[in-house]
Amino acid sequence: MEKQQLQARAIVRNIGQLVSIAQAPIVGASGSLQVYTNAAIIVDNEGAISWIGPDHEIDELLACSEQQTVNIVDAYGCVVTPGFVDSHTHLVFAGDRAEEFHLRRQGMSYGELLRQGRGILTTMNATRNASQEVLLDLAVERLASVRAHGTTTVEIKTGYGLNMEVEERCLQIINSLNCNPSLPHEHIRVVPTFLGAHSVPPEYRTQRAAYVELVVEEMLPAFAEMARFCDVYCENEAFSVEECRRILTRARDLGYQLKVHADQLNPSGGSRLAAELGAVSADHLDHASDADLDAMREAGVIATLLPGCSYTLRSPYPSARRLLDHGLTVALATDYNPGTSYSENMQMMLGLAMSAMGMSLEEALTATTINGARALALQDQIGSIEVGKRCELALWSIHDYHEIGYHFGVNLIQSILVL
Ligand SMILES: N=CN[C@@H](CCC(=O)O)C(=O)O
Ligand SMILES: [Zn+2]
Repeated sequence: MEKQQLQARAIVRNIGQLVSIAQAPIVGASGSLQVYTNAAIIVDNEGAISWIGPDHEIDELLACSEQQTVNIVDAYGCVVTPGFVDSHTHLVFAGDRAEEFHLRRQGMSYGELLRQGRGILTTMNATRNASQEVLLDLAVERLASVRAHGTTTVEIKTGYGLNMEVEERCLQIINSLNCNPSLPHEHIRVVPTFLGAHSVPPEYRTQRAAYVELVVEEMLPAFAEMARFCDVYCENEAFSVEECRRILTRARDLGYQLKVHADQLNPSGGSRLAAELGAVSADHLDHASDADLDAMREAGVIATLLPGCSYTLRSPYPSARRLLDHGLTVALATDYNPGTSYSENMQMMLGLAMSAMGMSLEEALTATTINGARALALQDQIGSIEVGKRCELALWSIHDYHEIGYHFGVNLIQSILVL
């Protein structure tokens, strides 16, 4: 680099192993990850990565630089990866569902709880009854933990308001969390998703068509500037393919990008609908058929797996290997919610995918970073450590990345670094 070219906001030095994910394959079998040892990263004044190279070149660069002061961050020889991208959460809610967790341990199924008007509607009641301040405080506290576990970008869905007033309140909260320097978790990137079609609220139980009408005609137009994505829960206990098609088609016309909770409890047609409508991702996929997966691949839909649900519901883990062998791009996310996956820990999801879903470490790291970014259509900005991308890093308190997924049940993240 020539003398006048060093325009650095910061330099991250002394990186023991830098796992860039830059050459990670989009689909298919594990490729080798690009790993630099004893590396450094230069970040330009706009916060973009401008140089990646051997640490020993930095002294020379600084010596001949005209820039007077540079912020130097010492990584103390640890492992550095991209920050996790958690592309599926329901993080804004009040209350808990510990009672239902224990009922399920005694044999009651999640589907049965939904049919009884519990499950999602239990959390809807608690969320409707909470003030904006309480909901915001809970979300801020949760985001601090999300960050402490290595996540730098998190998608958050509504879906526990299920009326105009509370869905809007939740969207306001979600938007206020995004890169807000006045909050303790500052610099976490938050992507808002509208999930009005999560469950039919009790006041519409006998007139579900009227609730779909409310979502299509009032909520979607009102929230178009507040949410990037529109999601639906396409399931026997939630919304039919026809209802979801109507909602998503209108959402697409209004400029939303699309997501689908698909084929979680039954083969309910959600992943095929995601392919038909060009959704960015279809999530869950426990009961997706081979033909469904083929349709998703042809349409370029990202397959998002949520191992925390199988763990919590004690249901069989869907095989990531099968999806990869179908040529799909697979992302992993937490599905952080109080009912089916009460965890914000992407390291846990990565480990479960390796131990129970057939993923290699390389595939699981890819699925939790760049493929999470693909599931949010943000792959040009985040998800890997490459020149031109945002500098959003996870610093691990380990010296070899092969410990990831192997040393389990503890938090291996030292800190996140967003410059
Ligand atoms: N299944 C639908 N939605 C969530 C669960 C939400 C809840 O049970 O509160 C999910 O992705 O698993
Ligand atoms: Zn979900």
